Amino acid sequence: METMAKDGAAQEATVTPNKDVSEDNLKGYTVIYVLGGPGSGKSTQCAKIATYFGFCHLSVGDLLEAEVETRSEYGKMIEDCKKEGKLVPSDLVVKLLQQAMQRSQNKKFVIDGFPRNEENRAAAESFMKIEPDFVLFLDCSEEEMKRRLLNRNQGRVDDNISTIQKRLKVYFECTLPVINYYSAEGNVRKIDAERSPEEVFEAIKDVFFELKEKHGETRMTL
Ligand SMILES: Nc1ncnc2c1ncn2[C@@H]1O[C@H](COP(=O)(O)OP(=O)(O)O)[C@@H](O)[C@H]1O
Ligand SMILES: O=c1ccn([C@@H]2O[C@H](COP(=O)(O)OP(=O)(O)O)[C@@H](O)[C@H]2O)c(=O)[nH]1
Ligand SMILES: [Mg+2]
Repeated sequence: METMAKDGAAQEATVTPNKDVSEDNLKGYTVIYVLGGPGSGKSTQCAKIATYFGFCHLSVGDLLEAEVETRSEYGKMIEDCKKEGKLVPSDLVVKLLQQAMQRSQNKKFVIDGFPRNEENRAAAESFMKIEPDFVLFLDCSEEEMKRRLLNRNQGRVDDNISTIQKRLKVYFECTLPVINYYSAEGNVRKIDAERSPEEVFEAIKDVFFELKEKHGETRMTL
């Protein structure tokens, strides 16, 4: 059986991004990372943030899915990672994210489900030169996350109990340390995500308005 690297990434894959992506840094952009376990409601809330505050919503899971659909050379590796609940190597993920940001007309991004491990975080900082304005952490119990995923009914290959267990393991072992890293920097806004989608979004709005007041229009153009 294939082993999982400590950081949750598939060990056998070493992908070099094409060099056609400009390495211009993305400073000057507003970037908010939305993190939480699988099923905590990241995509649901990011869609609301995009609509309400005019952000561009970038889901790394969706970017990977789109890459599979283009029948690129990475398709099989991405699908295998997804089925096994493993993380796709950072260089590919960062390349897809960077392309999507550069193609967008928007300069305000809400990034859904990234960075998922320390390697992702370091790659985003060193390669894209982005650091988040803040990190929204959707805090939800394991029991509730499992319940939501098993009822998601979107035909996803990873919403079965065996893959869910693996994704939760990756979340606790690899993503929580990233949240703790940003937390130690005082950059995490923790939201009780156990409540209804509407209640969760009300709490998120409060965070945005509070930060807008604090930083003014220069950092948070809402
Ligand atoms: N606050 C909530 N309460 C109950 N169900 C929710 C809530 N937020 C999202 N859901 C549902 O739970 C499932 C997982 O939500 P999703 O936003 O896809 O989570 P994530 O992107 O974190 O995996 C979806 O079916 C969604 O409709
Ligand atoms: O930065 C990322 C984000 C996602 N994924 C892969 O894409 C899958 C689905 O991610 P998504 O964010 O769609 O899942 P969610 O947490 O929303 O259920 C993950 O399990 C990983 O295999 C990844 O490798 N790196
Ligand atoms: Mg999602």
